[in-house]
Amino acid sequence: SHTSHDFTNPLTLLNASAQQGGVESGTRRKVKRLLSFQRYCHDSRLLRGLVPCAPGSLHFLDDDYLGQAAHMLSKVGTWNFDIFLFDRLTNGNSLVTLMCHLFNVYDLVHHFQLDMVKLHRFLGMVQEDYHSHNPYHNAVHAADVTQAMYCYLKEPRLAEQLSPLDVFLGLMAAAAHDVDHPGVNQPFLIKTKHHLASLYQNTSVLESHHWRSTVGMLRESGLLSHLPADMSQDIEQQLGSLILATDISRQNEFLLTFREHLDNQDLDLQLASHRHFILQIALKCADVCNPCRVWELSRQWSERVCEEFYRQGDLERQFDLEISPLCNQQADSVPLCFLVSEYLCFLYIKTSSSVIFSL
Ligand SMILES: Nc1ncnc2c1ncn2[C@@H]1O[C@@H]2COP(=O)(O)O[C@H]2[C@H]1O
Ligand SMILES: [Zn+2]
Repeated sequence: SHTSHDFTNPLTLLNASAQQGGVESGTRRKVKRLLSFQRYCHDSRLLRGLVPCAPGSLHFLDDDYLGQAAHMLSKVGTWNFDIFLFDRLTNGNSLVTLMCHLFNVYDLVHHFQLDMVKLHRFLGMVQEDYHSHNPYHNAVHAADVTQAMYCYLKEPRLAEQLSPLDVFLGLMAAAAHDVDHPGVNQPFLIKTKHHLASLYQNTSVLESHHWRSTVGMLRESGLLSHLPADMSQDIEQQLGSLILATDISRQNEFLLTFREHLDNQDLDLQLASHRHFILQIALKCADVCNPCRVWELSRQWSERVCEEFYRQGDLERQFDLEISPLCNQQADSVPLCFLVSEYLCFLYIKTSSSVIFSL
């Protein structure tokens, strides 16, 4: 019943970009538009590999890969979805491709009257702003969290109460929740007197930066510029509240509130504020759910997170700083973070996500 847009097809995009001009006509404008679209194709990581970069060059990605990626999307709501394979099949565009697909599934483009070119521009910016050199906090992690979020959103008891705005916020927050992550944690930024630490007064430093960067990209892309000002402001605020909830140091605060709601049995998903709280919990679960994936996937995430911790430890050693817990590769006979955190994450997700599902 949903409108089907083939977001991965440059021709569809070309049509979309051609349709949106409207007011001005004539050959000059058409040529201008075409040129700007070509510049967009050239710059966009989304389309890299889908359009030839130089005359006579071959497509980097053949139809077979895209066909396999499309086939994978038919199982995007399953827990053993292999995001690493999906990322390879989409030529490093897993986040953009996944988000476009999910927006299509929920008919969000139509519902919010989104301009597809602006949507692509925004998603492309978000994906690009993740650091591909980070072993863990990169765009594949964002795509992984978004896919997990989708699994939660489609749980029947939740799904039947969620509004299109809830779904939009849940997916957007998941996709952008770690954008521009530097690959080191907050204590590192504080002790090295990083400007972000002073900007955000040593509190939720990274999360505040992820949120403000997202708002910056939303405004730059103009994605929400057609909405009434109070609505786009509300979206920005709610995205902030969701992204800030991923600050792991606020874990107890959320778990206590959650426990209170469960004890009092007073969660009412018809209330927007309660749905927002569940979205916060869902995002937090999605953020640390990787140990609950099938072993082949969870092993890769654990290796990546250890590698990122160890790189921070190496930096701390190099600059004579105290080496943070779990970051000292030389002291670990086995990767300690691997064991400890797997256990902790597993425990956390076991309790929280099972509760979301049994609301
Ligand atoms: N598999 C894992 N093993 C160890 N730590 C993890 C794992 N997955 C996530 N984490 C930690 O959980 C944290 C969640 O918030 P961050 O993204 O800031 O950083 C993440 C990691 O520090
Ligand atoms: Zn994260």
